[in-house]
Amino acid sequence: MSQVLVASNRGPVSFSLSDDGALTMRRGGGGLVSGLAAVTGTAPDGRDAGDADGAAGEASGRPADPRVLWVCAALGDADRTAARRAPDGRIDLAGHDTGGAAVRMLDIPASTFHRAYNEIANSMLWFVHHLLYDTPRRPHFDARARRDWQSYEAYNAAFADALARDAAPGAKAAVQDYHLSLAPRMLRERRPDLKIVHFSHTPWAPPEYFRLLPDDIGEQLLLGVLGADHAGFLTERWASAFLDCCALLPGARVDRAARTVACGGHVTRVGVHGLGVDGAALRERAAEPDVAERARALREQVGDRRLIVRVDRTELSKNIVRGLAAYRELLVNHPEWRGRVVHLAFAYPSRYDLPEYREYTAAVRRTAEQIIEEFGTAAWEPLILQVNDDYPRSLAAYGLADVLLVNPIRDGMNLVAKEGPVLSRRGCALVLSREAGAAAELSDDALMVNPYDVTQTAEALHRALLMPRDERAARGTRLAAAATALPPQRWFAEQLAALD
Ligand SMILES: O=P(O)(O)OC[C@H]1O[C@@H](O)[C@H](O)[C@@H](O)[C@@H]1O
Repeated sequence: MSQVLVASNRGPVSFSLSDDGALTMRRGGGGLVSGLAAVTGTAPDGRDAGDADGAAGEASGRPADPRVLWVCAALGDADRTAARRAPDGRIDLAGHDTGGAAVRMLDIPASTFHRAYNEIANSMLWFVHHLLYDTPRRPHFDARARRDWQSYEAYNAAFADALARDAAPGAKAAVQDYHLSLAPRMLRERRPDLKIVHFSHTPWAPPEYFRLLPDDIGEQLLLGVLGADHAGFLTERWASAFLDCCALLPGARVDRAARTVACGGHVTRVGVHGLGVDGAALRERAAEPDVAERARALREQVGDRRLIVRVDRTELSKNIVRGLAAYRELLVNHPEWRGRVVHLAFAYPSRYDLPEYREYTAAVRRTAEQIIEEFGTAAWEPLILQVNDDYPRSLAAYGLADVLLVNPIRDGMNLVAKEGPVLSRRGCALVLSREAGAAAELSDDALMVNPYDVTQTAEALHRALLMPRDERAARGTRLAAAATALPPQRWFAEQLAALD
């Protein structure tokens, strides 16, 4: 088997630094990390991984040509310290079973990282692919945006350099997501012998929206991804938006039937790989005592009331405020549910460095407080907003949910819509946005909504609550089957196979 390199912004581990200078290693968060970690075996067990300080310092020579090398960025000061202390940035995973994989953390200067990650990846690119701009005001691409773009180029070049240095001849490199759109082309220039796949975990913007970007930046993004031999997307819809954008790229030839783009003498194939969940692993995790303990506490809190659950990062594209407004409309239009239903909304903190996210988090809290104020009684808490990250509690909630609400404005896939049905014990009535990538696979058995239509969402919640038990169970079984159709291992293997 040829060597495989994975490149992503967030790696499978991250560090914290105590006052005495000791480093503690933890598993990194996020869907991308979970999916890839399951494949490469790089993740420690999800709890604190112990003091890695000594081990990182003592790591002996690097293993020759490990099966998998995961290259990621140091995300903060503690990661940077760990990267500096480790020989050549290669992190010793402190005795964990790594399945032969190794991690290299790139010590990218903090200011370059900030501009590349916050200003370009999470603002410009995330906003464009998720259609989040409020166009009368934003975007506004000025000299500052160009300076930030240079940092994004430098950040991508740092990855390309590391991959080019570490790759064995003929190795396969799997470059992940919008943080690393330029890296495939840069890597091909440095190492034409490698086989490169780029995978987008987000939607891709349609051309009329992609054109909001400055022309030169838009071109570089497309040419960057086209440096790969294979460009993977989560759904047909995002793949075809990418092809539509490429069709407007000077010098590119798009063959829609073959799903290829020829540009500068190189051909890129475009493929669809709809990431699913590993049902067995998820059920195993949900069977652990910490989940059972939280399920008991939740049952006590909710009693015999019906339970509507949502689980999200507090993310603009997740549409949490409209989801709460829909719950409010449900209580207004169908007062018979008052006192008989509880909405449990998990909204974990995310990207707090960006002002839009801080404002959005405040809006979520405000809306939740208003609902509690308006409808709550001494005997009934209509809404529980959980803002601190508690993965076992989310798993417990999936198990107990009568209804799962997933209503993003736009989402690459949305794995919550897939995890919920797998863990649901009562059969899950899923209310799902038609703009989530998961809609392509789950729309037959979910109640589909336009995420901007609050009234329609409220009615879908009502229908979901009324759904007969046997119908819910039958739909839930089919949803779980669709959700597990392409587990991470096969999803990744498919992409590597596409390179052969
Ligand atoms: O900015 P963060 O927290 O590392 O999150 C990044 C990831 O966030 C996930 O929600 C997206 O699906 C991924 O596409 C993305 O890579």
